[in-house]
Amino acid sequence: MSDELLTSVEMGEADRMAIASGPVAGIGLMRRAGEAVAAEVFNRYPEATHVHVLCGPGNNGGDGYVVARILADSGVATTIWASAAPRPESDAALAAAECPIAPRPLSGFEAGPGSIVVDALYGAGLSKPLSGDAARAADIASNRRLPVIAVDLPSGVSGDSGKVLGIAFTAAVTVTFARKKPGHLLLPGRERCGEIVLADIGIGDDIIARLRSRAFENRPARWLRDFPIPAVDAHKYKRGHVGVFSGGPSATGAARLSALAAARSGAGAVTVLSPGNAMQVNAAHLTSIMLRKADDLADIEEFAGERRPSAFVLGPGFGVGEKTRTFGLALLAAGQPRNAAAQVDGLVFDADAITSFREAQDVLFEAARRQNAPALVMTPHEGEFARLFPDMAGDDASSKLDKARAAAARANAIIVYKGADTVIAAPDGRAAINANGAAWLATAGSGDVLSGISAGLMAQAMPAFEAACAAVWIHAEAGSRFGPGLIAEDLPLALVPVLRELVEARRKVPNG
Ligand SMILES: NC(=O)C1=CN([C@@H]2O[C@H](COP(=O)(O)OP(=O)(O)OC[C@H]3O[C@@H](n4cnc5c(N)ncnc54)[C@H](OP(=O)(O)O)[C@@H]3O)[C@@H](O)[C@H]2O)[C@@H](O)CC1
Ligand SMILES: Nc1ncnc2c1ncn2[C@@H]1O[C@H](COP(=O)(O)OP(=O)(O)O)[C@@H](O)[C@H]1O
Ligand SMILES: [K+]
Repeated sequence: MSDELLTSVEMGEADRMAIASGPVAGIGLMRRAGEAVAAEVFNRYPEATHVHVLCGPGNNGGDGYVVARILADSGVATTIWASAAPRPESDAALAAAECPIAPRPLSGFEAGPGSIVVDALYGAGLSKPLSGDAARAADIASNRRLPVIAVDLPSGVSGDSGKVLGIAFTAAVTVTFARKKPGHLLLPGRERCGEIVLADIGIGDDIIARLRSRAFENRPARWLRDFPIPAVDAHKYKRGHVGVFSGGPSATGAARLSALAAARSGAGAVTVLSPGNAMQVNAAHLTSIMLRKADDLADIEEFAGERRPSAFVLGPGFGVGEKTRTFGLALLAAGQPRNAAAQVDGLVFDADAITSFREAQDVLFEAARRQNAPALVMTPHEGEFARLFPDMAGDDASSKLDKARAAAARANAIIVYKGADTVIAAPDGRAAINANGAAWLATAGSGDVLSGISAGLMAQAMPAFEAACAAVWIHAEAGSRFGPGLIAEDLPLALVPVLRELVEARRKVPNG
């Protein structure tokens, strides 16, 4: 698999291991990196009148000297603008020595129409905000709308966090090496990268495996093996039963959206658990989804005892307060002795179920930590995340990936930290960044659908982290394929073609 995401430290380690274990020296890796970038320049900009290669003092700049040499050897008009000379005896100094073009100082950078820019100023080693000549160069490239090909990362973007340090280049294409970095997928970095090309520079999969990276891009290959397909002898309850709690008479729609999504995701049975005073309104809008009154814990226990639900969704439209906390804690106690709902596999707490614990976070986290507690998936958007983890939310030094991981560890839950760059994190440190979504998904009720998919997959015995990753990917894929005009009501049906493809792919997994 090539979906691991490497931090700058891990990438440096991979570099060292590759050099130590094989025939490729540092300069060999650098030459391959430069060749990969030059190939993109040739392929994408055959008409470019002039290529301006901006070189920094480190190895990113070293890659730039390789690119410039290859372009010049092919007769392309090429200028090198360097911010500083490479450190003597470094690989970058070797690459500069091999390059026949005399660098000009970056302070004089200018570029005419029809030219393109190769940004090889800073990559993994970015250590402070761009300033001076580098910042000016970024401004010129952006003001003149010059196409930029970034080497490894657009300078100014942190590979670890995706943050822009001060100012950054905006690339049309970013060529990175061996594996992507979190900053290629996290915002705002992702937007600055343009199209991302992953180049093989000879760092083998065995070396990447030794790094034991626990972060990856959320793609089906990671969880397809666990994706549920009904057995030949399935009956509806074998396919999992999901209970979705509804809010009061004027807040029932969210639960129905969630319930429909759970059903579409393959749960064999779905029941909306409704307050007595909202039974009429729910009944008027439900057909295949079942309906049952659930005003208090006794109702829930009776339902659980009789119908053996395997997953629940609590939160969408449910309301914030004591009742939500009571229901949530009772569900988390489902695995405890003498509790009727002893077989629950998974819980999804979303929206009001998250907000209800803003003053009682530790009670929630402790309940989730108890032995035999059902697996808990929480799906906060940014505002909800800040209510449950206020100290983390305000920490500017850490990335969204760091925050989701720390939150998962503290809460003993899978955290789906939603947004355009949703991060899914598990208490054991595994984390995935999702990148197949689109802004069409930013529509009311979209999150309720996501909760339903997550519960639907967990009810079919998909492990919680994999279920959450799959739900996020499927939801994003359905929404981005649907495109303009999407409203949350469209999403359950829009899941179908995506699910069909996954089932087909799952059937092809060897020994799956
Ligand atoms: N690892 C691999 O497998 C391979 C890596 N390769 C390539 O190496 C790149 C990483 O190289 P790298 O470690 O030398 O760091 P790089 O990004 O060149 O910058 C370091 C220098 O810049 C300086 N500096 C930083 N920010 C600054 C700022 N804002 N303003 C001013 N100065 C700033 C910093 O200064 P300092 O922090 O020391 O003050 C230091 O001098 C990687 O992105 C890839 O392209 C490939 O060759 C293939 C194999
Ligand atoms: N710009 C975006 N690009 C991709 N996905 C997005 C974007 N904005 C929102 N989403 C996704 O849409 C969903 C919105 O959920 P949420 O904020 O809970 O909305 P609601 O409460 O209205 O259902 C989340 O899954 C989120 O990741
Ligand atoms: K760069």
